[in-house]
Parts: sequence; C-alpha cells; structure tokens
Amino acid sequence: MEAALFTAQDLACWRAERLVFAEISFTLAPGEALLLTGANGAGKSSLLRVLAGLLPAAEGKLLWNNEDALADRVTHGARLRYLGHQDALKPALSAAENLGFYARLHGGDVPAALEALDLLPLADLPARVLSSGQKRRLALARLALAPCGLWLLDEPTVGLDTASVARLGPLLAAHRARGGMVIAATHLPLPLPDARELRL
Ligand SMILES: Nc1ncnc2c1ncn2[C@@H]1O[C@H](COP(=O)(O)OP(=O)(O)OP(=O)(O)O)[C@@H](O)[C@H]1O
Repeated sequence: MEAALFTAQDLACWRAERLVFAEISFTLAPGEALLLTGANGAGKSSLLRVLAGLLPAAEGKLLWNNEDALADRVTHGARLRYLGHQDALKPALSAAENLGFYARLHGGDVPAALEALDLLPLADLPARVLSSGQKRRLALARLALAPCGLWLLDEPTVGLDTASVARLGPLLAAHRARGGMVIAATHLPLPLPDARELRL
C-alpha cells in the first residue's frame, strides 16, 4: 500500500457555538478517494472548508507528506481545487471567459476543458443564460484545466443529468491515475470506484 500523502488527525469544528464534528481522522494515499456522507447539517461542507484551509479547525492537524499542510497556505491552496456549493461564475462573462480566468490562475487549455464537460457549443454564451446544470458543468470544467494533487468537491453532481455525471467518471479516473486524490461530499452516487466512506 502507498504511504499516506494527505492526513487529517483529530479534527474538530465549531460553528455558531455548536460543535459540528470532533475526532475526525483519515489518511489518503495518491490515487485514493474519500466520500463524505451524512445527514443535512452533519458538517460535510464545513469539513471540506477545513481541509481547504478556508475555515480554521478548532482542534486537530492536517498533514501533507507528514508536514503541517497549512504551514504555507499559498502552497496548500495551489495543490488543491475546491469546488463549493456555489459555482463561482461571473454572470456577464462567457463560459470560455469564466474558464479563462481560472486558466490564468492554474494553467491549462480552455477549449479542452470545455470539451471535457461537453460545453464547447456553449463557449460564447454569457454564464447568466446557462441552466443550473450547465453552470455546474462549467464549474466542474475547472478540474479539467490543469493537474493538481487534491480535489475537494462539495456535491459536485447536483443538477447534472445522467450523461454529465457519466462524463465526470473519466475525469475523476484520469486524476486518480496520475496520483491525484479526491474528497467529495455527496448525497448522490458518484463515479468513484473503490472510494472509502467517511460518515459524519
Ligand atoms: N457560516 C456559518 N455560520 C454558522 N453556522 C454555520 C455556518 N455554516 C454552516 N453552519 C452550521 O454548521 C453545521 C454544518 O453545516 P454544513 O453545511 O457543514 O453541513 P453539511 O453536512 O454540508 O449539510 P448539507 O448536507 O445540508 O449540505 C450546520 O448546523 C450549519 O447550520
């Protein structure tokens, strides 16, 4: 078995003076995937934000290669892609322009990333006219831009039709095949074979 690359040790999180979760620990090796499941309000989104370094943990540690993952937050931010509930799109920019913004941040080829989510026919439309499923696909197209170590995905398939969920399969598989890790919060089935489950 490969050595752990990303490790969470005894994480706890408070929100609005309520303990949302405690004693959350896991390890992920290159290529592995973890599904976060649990009832509404169990803390899946909060945990993803903690793992992204966007929300401070009340307790616990995050390690990358056995070193403090958050010692340098810019480095941590650069090795992951975080996709929250919101699609983070500028309504007035076209689909291609929205993705171009992320391509300038992360690198990668915009037409190829649009193609990966079957969005080329919509490339020139302003994001405001896209349907909710098309907007979600455009958010997901950021994953197809440039490789990175860890994908943190919050309900990635909400609003997607069956064909679009299927398109996500090869994207996730290619990321894992090159050693990328995935942590996804979901209430829906995801094309992530052999993923472990962490129930909150
Ligand atoms: N910004 C916030 N301020 C205060 N409390 C919050 C905030 N965001 C979330 N919470 C609370 O933290 C708890 C966990 O919320 P979170 O969104 O992490 O759950 P979740 O498991 O992702 O839920 P869902 O399945 O509904 O998406 C909830 O009780 C929620 O009310």
